[in-house]
Parts: sequence; C-alpha cells; structure tokens
Amino acid sequence: MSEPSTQAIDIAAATQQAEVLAHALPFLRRYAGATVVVKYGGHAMGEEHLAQQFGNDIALLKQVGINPVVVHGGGPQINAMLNRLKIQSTFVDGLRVTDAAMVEVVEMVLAGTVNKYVAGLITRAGALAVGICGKDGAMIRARKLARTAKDPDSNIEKVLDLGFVGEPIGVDVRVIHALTGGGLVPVIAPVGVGADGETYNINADTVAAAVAGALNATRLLMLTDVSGVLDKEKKLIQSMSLHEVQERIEDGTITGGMIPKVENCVEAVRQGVKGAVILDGRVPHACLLELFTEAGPGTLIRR
Ligand SMILES: Nc1ncnc2c1ncn2[C@@H]1O[C@H](COP(=O)(O)OP(=O)(O)O)[C@@H](O)[C@H]1O
Ligand SMILES: CC(=O)N[C@@H](CCC(=O)OP(=O)(O)O)C(=O)O
Repeated sequence: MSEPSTQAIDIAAATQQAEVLAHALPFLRRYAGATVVVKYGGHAMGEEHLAQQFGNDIALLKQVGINPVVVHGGGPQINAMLNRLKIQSTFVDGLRVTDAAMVEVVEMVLAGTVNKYVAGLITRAGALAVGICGKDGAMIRARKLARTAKDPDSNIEKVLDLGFVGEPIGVDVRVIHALTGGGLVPVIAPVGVGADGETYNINADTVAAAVAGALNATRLLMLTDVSGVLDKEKKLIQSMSLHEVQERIEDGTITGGMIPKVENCVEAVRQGVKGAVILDGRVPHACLLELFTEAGPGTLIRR
C-alpha cells in the first residue's frame, strides 16, 4: 500500500501510469543486463531541462538493470571556448584540424567541463556516474588519422595533415567493466592516447562505435539533432540492413554529416553490436522511447 495522501487522487492518471509500466515489462525483460552505449552529441546538450531529462533517463536505465555506457561529444562547446580564446577552427570532412595548441583546448573542454557536466546530470538523477576519457587506463589507444584528398587541379591524391586527430586502434574494456561491475555508469570523453602518450582528438561517433563494438553491446544509440535517416521524400527510414545503407549512400539519399554517422553504425554492427539506432536526442525521453516501445522513434541499422 502506498502512503495515504491528503491530496485528491487522480485515479485515471494513476491508472495510465500503471499501464505505461505494464507495457514496459517485455522490454525490461528483453534488455535485462544488456549493455547499451549512448552517444550524446554536443548539439543534443543544448537545453538545460532536456539535458537533465537525459541524465534522468540514463539513471533510470541503470536502475532497471540495464548497463548504460555514455560517450559524449562537445563540438559546439569546443567552438565556444575557442571563440573566447580567439582561436580559429578549420574542419576537413567534418573533422576539426587539431594542432598542438588546439588539442590542449579540446582535452580541457571534452575531458574537463563537458565530461563532468554529463556525469553530473546522471549523478544528480540518482545513479553514480564516473567521467573518464580514453586516456584513462589507456582505454582508447589511437593513432594519427591518415586522410587523403584529390587535388582538384592535378587530380593527384594528396595526404592531408589534420594534426592530432586520431582514430581508435583498440579499446581496452577493463576500466568500463570495472565501473559497470561496481554499479557505476561510465561517461567517456572522445580523447585517445597514442603510443608515445600523445593526446588525440577523436570524433565522438567513432569512439561510440568502437566502444560499442568492443563491448559487444546490444544497442548503440546515436543521439543527434534530426529524427533519423530520411529517404528522398524526407520520410523517416525505420530500419536498414548494412547492404541498404551502402545503397542509400551510393544513390545520394544519405549525404554530408550523415555519411560518417551511418558508417560508424555499420562498423559497430560488423563488430557484433546487435543494432545501432540514429535518433533525435532533442525528443523528450528519446532513449526510453527507443528501448521501451516496439517501433522506436529513430532509424535502426542491423545486419
Ligand atoms: N538522408 C539523410 N537523413 C537525415 N539527415 C541527413 C541525410 N543526409 C544528410 N543529412 C544531414 O546530416 C546531418 C546530421 O549529421 P551531423 O550534423 O554531422 O550530426 P551530429 O552533429 O549530431 O554528429 C543532418 O542534420 C542532415 O543535414
Ligand atoms: C576530430 C573531431 O572533429 N573531433 C570532435 C570531437 C567532439 C565531437 O565529436 O563532438 P560532437 O559529437 O558534439 O560533434 C571535435 O573536435 O569537435
């Protein structure tokens, strides 16, 4: 029995709440003990009340027996700090060219302010989150990203120097397992460590996919600021196989920033993740909607 209340009870509202919980039961069973990696992008953090709602949802997942692992971005937050420091940024294929001075700012913002902010959102909601970056416990070993581009004049393939932009070459999951095994929620900043201890700035989607792959996660949720992958009529594509993703890139349905995002999802699924979902992180309770309803609001990429 609940405590007697002095307020009038709204039976209809209470029944509705109970029904929602009853509907969630098969999904709670499906995901019991599962690992769910959530990529929380810098744009999705925009509004304070939505950010706190995100923290509440991650805490709820932990409390119902799922193991959430959060990988966050922070591109807009790095931009804001660079503006304050009056440092210019340039991008190649959506990747920030990162020289030695820039990587210090990137590490400060991603592994510092943003990492502690995201961990704080979850901790305030009642689960204990621990913020770390890929350098901690040498978790994300990285090397300099090799990029080439065709010179438009000579048509010769040229090597581009993006500085300290890295790509993961291995994820040591021991730190993550130690945290989740201890009942904690790992919150990971996308900063990796090179063979000589140097710091690499890595795209957060890439880190999320690598972490999800290494953990053999049941789901990778990529929270972005569009409803998912859209077809040529701008309607949401609910589900795509790896083969269909390739077709949609080749026929020009998927372009721009969505290409690396779906490619990271494909890579995660190839590494054993059961399904990767691209969804709008600005939708209230996006993660809960995805995990606890049959259709889900985003685009599922699966084998
Ligand atoms: N088929 C598509 N469906 C949805 N978005 C697409 C598609 N093709 C290109 N895009 C673009 O990709 C963008 C998402 O990528 P990006 O801005 O890099 O995401 P994020 O900043 O969250 O990592 C969308 O805002 C949209 O402009
Ligand atoms: C190499 C590179 O571009 N790294 C990104 C890392 C942050 C990121 O990916 O943040 P979002 O997910 O919010 O975009 C950057 O410097 O902006």
